[in-house]
Amino acid sequence: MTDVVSLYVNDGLPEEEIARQAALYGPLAEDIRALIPLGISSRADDDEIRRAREHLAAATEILERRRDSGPFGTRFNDAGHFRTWGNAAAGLRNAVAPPLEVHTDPDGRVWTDFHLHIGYEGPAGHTHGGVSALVLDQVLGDAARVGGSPGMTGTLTLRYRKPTPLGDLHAEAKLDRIEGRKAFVTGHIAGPDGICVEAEGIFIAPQWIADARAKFEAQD
Ligand SMILES: CCCCCCCCCCCCCC(=O)SCCNC(=O)CCNC(=O)[C@H](O)C(C)(C)COP(=O)(O)OP(=O)(O)OC[C@H]1O[C@@H](n2cnc3c(N)ncnc32)[C@H](O)[C@@H]1OP(=O)(O)O
Repeated sequence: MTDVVSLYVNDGLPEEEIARQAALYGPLAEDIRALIPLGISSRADDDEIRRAREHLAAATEILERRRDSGPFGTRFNDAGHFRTWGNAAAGLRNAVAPPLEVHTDPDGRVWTDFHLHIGYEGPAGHTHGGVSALVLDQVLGDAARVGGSPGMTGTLTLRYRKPTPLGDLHAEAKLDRIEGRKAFVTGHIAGPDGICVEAEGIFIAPQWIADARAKFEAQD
């Protein structure tokens, strides 16, 4: 089993280096992301496809020369700048991620306006229900974190009220209450015609996080 705690790493990177890496790897993820809808929609002919694949193979050969061996995990520095660049919903280096850029209002509401390309299709012309769950898991989880109770998803309950279109969408969430290690959060995804998916989530701080927090607060 993966040792989760070992994937939380203080790598001590200075802010300038983080900015340099973000400016380098973010656009790479964008380039890879842009290929996904093209893989579905391109009408290039046989020779063109073969040629495109040769270029992709050349890029792959360069990128795999030096690489990390496992998942990105959560990296941070002494300034408390956290990076979850491999995250499937929001990771800066993850081409699978839409990606979500999640904002926080002063009242604790978190929200994101995001775009789902045709690679997220489930029912014809609409968003895959599992992708909606991915988005809501992230946004509700962020609301729990922003509300002071970061945790793993214990239960995520979704009500698909109407088909979610592809394209430009909005999601938001708000912490309802905290009970011990559990944070209760609600949220939704909306399209141009209103709310498509409603969600309720219970996010549970693992015991090791609760212990670390208690230790930190005792030092204060
Ligand atoms: C790690 C920190 C992450 C930080 C993320 C930053 C945000 C980023 C956003 C990312 C977002 C994406 C996030 C992701 O994708 S997280 C990935 C998806 N989630 C998981 O893989 C979670 C897997 N499960 C577990 O790890 C454990 O079962 C957890 C940690 C959930 C609880 O195991 P633990 O051993 O600690 O629990 P306990 O037995 O001592 O019980 C404690 C209390 O909880 C109650 N209970 C237990 N299970 C459930 C349940 N399933 N629903 C509702 N309630 C439950 C239980 O009755 C008790 O209540 P009470 O008796 O006290 O009243």
